[in-house]
Amino acid sequence: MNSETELAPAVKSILAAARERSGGEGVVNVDARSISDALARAEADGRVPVIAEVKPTSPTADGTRTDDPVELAEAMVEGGAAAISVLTEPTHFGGSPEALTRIREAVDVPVLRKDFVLDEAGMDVVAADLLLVIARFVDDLSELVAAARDRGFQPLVEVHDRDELEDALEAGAEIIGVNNRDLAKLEVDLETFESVAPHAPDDVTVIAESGISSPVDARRMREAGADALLVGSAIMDHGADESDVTENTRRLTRAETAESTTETETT
Ligand SMILES: O=C(O)c1ccccc1NCC(=O)[C@H](O)[C@H](O)COP(=O)(O)O
Repeated sequence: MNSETELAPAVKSILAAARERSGGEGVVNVDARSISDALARAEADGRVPVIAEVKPTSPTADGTRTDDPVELAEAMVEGGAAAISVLTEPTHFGGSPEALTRIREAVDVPVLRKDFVLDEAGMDVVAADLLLVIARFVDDLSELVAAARDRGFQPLVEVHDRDELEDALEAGAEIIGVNNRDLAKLEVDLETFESVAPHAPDDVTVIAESGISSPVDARRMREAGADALLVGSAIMDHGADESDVTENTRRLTRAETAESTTETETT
């Protein structure tokens, strides 16, 4: 792992909690739903490929949503989400592996396990179609990417700068997420994706992660080359328990329709 000295206190706390958690019993074996097929289906339908995130809370959220995670995921699919991301981290994000399992049973799109997996044992907690591996937090990225594939997961390797992108490519990553959130300050800057993504080869699926809050942002990330967008906060709208998750998803999945592009929306 890279040095932790530059990480935000909340992120250090997340990593400490991840080290405390034990892995599952046995080795997970997944028959994964293809993410590339799901993204292609969205494109063919004229939807922006959005991976909508069930994220009950987070260190930067305004509050906590207590809705049933399955209802949230179904509402996101109704809004056109190509795939669902589920935070399974319990202490800082209010998630659980059980919620992911229930969601995966209820929806037919691919489901990403979003957590802070530091080693192979951490993978063997719950079956999912995709598994997040954060380049900055693991010692041997190649080994973890291979271990994820051995289990049937499609590994999504998260990077934040060009050096990490090179590490991800060397490790054989085929799906790479560029996180606009700086884990040192917890600030988001969409320029991160714009500066890193163009250096990924064309045959890699590139996902813009974090900080996408409007159709304008969605179009901006697509223009910078995003094959898909990972969106949590703008869809969950943590400050408002009654906020309509289907509508929040739909305004992003429809960001490239003629109706949406003629709007002067900036928020
Ligand atoms: O979201 C946070 O507050 C956070 C804090 C510390 C580490 C990671 C964090 N988020 C994880 C994520 O990657 C996001 O949930 C995901 O990319 C969606 O981001 P957003 O649309 O900005 O909620």
